[in-house]
Amino acid sequence: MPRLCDICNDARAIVRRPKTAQSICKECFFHVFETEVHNTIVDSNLFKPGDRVGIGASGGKDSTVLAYVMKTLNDRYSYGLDLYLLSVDEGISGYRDDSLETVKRNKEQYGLPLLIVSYEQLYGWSMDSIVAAVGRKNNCTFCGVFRRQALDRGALMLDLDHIVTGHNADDVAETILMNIFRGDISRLGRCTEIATTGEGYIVRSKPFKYAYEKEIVMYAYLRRLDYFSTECTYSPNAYRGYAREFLKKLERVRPSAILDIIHSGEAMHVAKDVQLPSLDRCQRCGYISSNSICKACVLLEGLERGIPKLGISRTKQDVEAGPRESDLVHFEKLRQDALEMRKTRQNSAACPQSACACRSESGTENCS
Ligand SMILES: Nc1ncnc2c1ncn2[C@@H]1O[C@H](COP(=O)(O)OP(=O)(O)OP(=O)(O)O)[C@@H](O)[C@H]1O
Repeated sequence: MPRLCDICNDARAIVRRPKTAQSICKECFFHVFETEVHNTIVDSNLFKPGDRVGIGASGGKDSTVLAYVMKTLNDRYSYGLDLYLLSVDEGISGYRDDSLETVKRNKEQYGLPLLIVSYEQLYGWSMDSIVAAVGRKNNCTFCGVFRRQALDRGALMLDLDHIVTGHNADDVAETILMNIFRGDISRLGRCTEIATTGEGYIVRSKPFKYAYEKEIVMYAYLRRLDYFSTECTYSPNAYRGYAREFLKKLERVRPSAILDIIHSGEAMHVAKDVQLPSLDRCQRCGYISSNSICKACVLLEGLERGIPKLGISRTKQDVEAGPRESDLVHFEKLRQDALEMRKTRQNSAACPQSACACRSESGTENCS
């Protein structure tokens, strides 16, 4: 006699939820998974009607499930959001080029507009060329810093209010552990927040903050979603790898460990008299930064001067070096384009092509 679902007590149980250890049927699993994400969104007041929300879409399982669930919930609960897929092409051949093909298919499958921005276009360097210059050891530092800014710059181009990413409960718990191990109080405070503000005004949030990675994989599998599952060609972040391994061991003996760590992280507060770095603008590109020159500009300068270690072990003089004309021109142009686009949007009707991300007035001049 097959075991019946612990929730509906009617259909056959086919999954055991890692989060609650319940044995449930497929339909109940979809329902509880989606409802929990909806509750996270509502409880945290993540969006307001009319928000333009970009889904950071890498083609991997987390962001593919996020795109599907965001679209489903937006339709089901009438959030009133304008959803976009926003992808960053880091320029990693044999990895990101293939995963972006998945995102292009998702664009059609979910009927969402897609914008792809590339490191090559924004910084003049692809990850392949960076790795050729710096080797494999520190390349994740470059990639992480550049991706964060690239998403913000893509968001400016699309005139977004909000970016959502597929960071899940396991990612958040790992980050909390890493910040505790490193004693990084300032990041520990921020990493437990469900939403933070990036470049000036673009909010960035994690609707999967309480969703277990195992359940996201199950969801993708049972819904037969089209996603890309290969690991990055370049070396993984070693320090995160240790935290991940530690977390997996804890989860084996106590499945609630992931949520326990998140709740502990949320309960920690930095004392009011602790001096944290204040945020300002990068003198070179205008990106939000706690130094006079932001991390991406320092890394870029190192690459271009042929001393890539500059950004990894930088001196005070390096950081305080005056702005470079070429960077100022490059980023000023991006900013002007974004402002121009915003003005156009305010003064005119949106592009009539429903799946177009260009925001052009005529809808034909700039669209292909
Ligand atoms: N190239 C990219 N373009 C757009 N968004 C990205 C890109 N890479 C990562 N992201 C966003 O950041 C989130 C976390 O990415 P990360 O690579 O750390 O995790 P992941 O578990 O491999 O995610 P995924 O399964 O979605 O690839 C992704 O879910 C996605 O929302």
